[in-house]
Amino acid sequence: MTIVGSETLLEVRGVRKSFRSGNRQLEVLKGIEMSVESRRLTMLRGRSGSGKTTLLNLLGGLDRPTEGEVLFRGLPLQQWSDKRLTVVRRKEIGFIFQSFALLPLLTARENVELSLRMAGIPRAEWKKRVDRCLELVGLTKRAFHRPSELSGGEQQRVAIAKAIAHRPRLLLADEPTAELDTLMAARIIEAFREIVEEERIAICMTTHDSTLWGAADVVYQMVDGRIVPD
Ligand SMILES: Nc1ncnc2c1ncn2[C@@H]1O[C@H](COP(=O)(O)OP(=O)(O)OP(=O)(O)O)[C@@H](O)[C@H]1O
Repeated sequence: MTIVGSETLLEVRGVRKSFRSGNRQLEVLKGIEMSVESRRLTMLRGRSGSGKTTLLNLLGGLDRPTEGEVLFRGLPLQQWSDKRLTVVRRKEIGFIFQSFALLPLLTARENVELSLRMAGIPRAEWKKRVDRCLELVGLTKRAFHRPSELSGGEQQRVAIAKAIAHRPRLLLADEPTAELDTLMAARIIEAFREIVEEERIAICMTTHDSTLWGAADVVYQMVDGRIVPD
């Protein structure tokens, strides 16, 4: 299915990834083919140890494949210098991990603002953008609270606002709902859907929570380092 105005951001071709474990090679990814499109919520599902995090790290250029390639907007990531990769990661990709990565002494707004400062966005644009991002995740009323005054789900939503503030093309999230109850997890996915539609970015997240898969546009099922039909 082609969505009008969507763009293939990532293409994964024949990707294999091995790690050395003692004197053995452990093959974690065994020939992955997939793509991630803008304006779509893509989920990687699979059991613990199936290779989801390893694949997500390759999608974000945090690690390099042993074989095969990952193309970001048509260009192979592994041919880029570390310096160029760092710039792309900072400007075009947002990351969310299980732990919320917020600075404890800063309020929700200041945490989001920090991401704009780091991306070099002019100060004059901060207020409007922070307001918009907090609104997208439903936290306008919590803007002046510090992380310790927020629930786990609220903290994760601040982390999402922070990750999208600089308008990345791609948001990668590793088990973003793992530490949350069902209701909070649903709120996070609701925020993701809103972001995909309103901000026109691509989101790719891992999850083993079967209650969430229905909200995805695309689900890839991973079993033992391979993508198998859903
Ligand atoms: N740096 C590494 N060195 C050695 N083995 C690794 C490394 N990273 C991952 N692995 C192994 O690769 C396999 C897949 O790990 P990965 O974290 O990708 O799985 P996952 O599907 O994300 O699991 P989970 O849902 O538990 O996070 C595991 O057996 C893990 O031990």
